[in-house]
Amino acid sequence: MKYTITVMSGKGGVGKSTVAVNLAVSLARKGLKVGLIDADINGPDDPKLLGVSDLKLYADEEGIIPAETRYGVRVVSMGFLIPTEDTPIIWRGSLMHKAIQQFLEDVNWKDTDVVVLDMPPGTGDVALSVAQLIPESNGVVIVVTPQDVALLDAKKAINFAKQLKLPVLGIIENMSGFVCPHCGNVTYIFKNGGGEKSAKEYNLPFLGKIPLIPEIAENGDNGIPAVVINDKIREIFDSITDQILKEAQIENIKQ
Ligand SMILES: Nc1ncnc2c1ncn2[C@@H]1O[C@H](COP(=O)(O)OP(=O)(O)OP(=O)(O)O)[C@@H](O)[C@H]1O
Repeated sequence: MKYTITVMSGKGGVGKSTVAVNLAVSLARKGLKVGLIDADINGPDDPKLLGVSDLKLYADEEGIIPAETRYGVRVVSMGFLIPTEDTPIIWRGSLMHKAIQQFLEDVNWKDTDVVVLDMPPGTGDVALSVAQLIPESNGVVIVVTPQDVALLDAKKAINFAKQLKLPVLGIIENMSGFVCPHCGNVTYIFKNGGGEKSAKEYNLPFLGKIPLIPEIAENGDNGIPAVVINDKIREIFDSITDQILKEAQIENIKQ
C-alpha cells in the first residue's frame, strides 16, 4: 500500500466506522484505488455498512484477497471470518495483534493507492498494535462528537497519536447538530463547536462538521454509504476528503 489514513476516536459510538466508510468511498469516487481495513476486531461493522456482510475472504498465492464492494472500495474485516454476525470475538490482545498484522501484511494491497484504517475505539491494546504496525502512515484523522466527555476522550486520542509519532491530519466533528426536516431549524443535541475548539486548542486543522441526520443511520443499516445517495453528505465528505488529501500531501497520488 502507498498511503494509510487512520480513523480514530477517543471513545466508542461517535461514528468512526461511518466516517471511515464514507471517507473510503469518497476517495474512490475521486478515482483512487482504495482499501479499507476494519481494525475494530471486536465490533467489525464495516462489511454491514458497505452491504457485503455475506461475503467471505479468500486467498491465493499472492495473499488474502480483500472483498470487493460495489462502491470501489476493497475491504478486509473480522466480520468476514466469523461464522455468524452475532458471534463474539473472545480473544486476548496478542491474537488481535496477529489479526491486524495479517490485515496489514498478508493481504494483497498491491495496486492500492490509499488504505483507510478504521481503528477500534479508544487508545487501548489493539489501537496500540495498529499504530505500531502501520508501515508508513500518512496520518490520523480524529472523529469527535461535540459534548465535553467525548472531547475529553478525543484529546487522549490526539495525545496517543502524538506520542506514537503519527501525524494528526485533523479533527472531524460528527453528530454536529440535528437539522429538522420540517422547519430546517438546527438543534445542537450534543452542544456546538467543540470539535473546532479542540482543533484550535491543539493547533490542528478542523476538517469539517457532519450533522446528525437520520438517513446516515438508516443508509448505514441498509449497507449504503450516505455519500452515495445523499447530496448534502456527499458535498461535506468531498470537502473533508480534499482537505485530508491536502494535509497528507497526497493530492497528486495518481501521477
Ligand atoms: N452523523 C450521523 N447521523 C446519524 N447517525 C449517525 C451519524 N454518524 C453515525 N451515526 C450512526 O451512529 C451509530 C454509531 O456509528 P458508528 O458505528 O459509525 O460509530 P463507531 O464510533 O464506529 O462505533 P464503535 O465504537 O462501536 O466502533 C450507527 O448506527 C451510525 O449509523
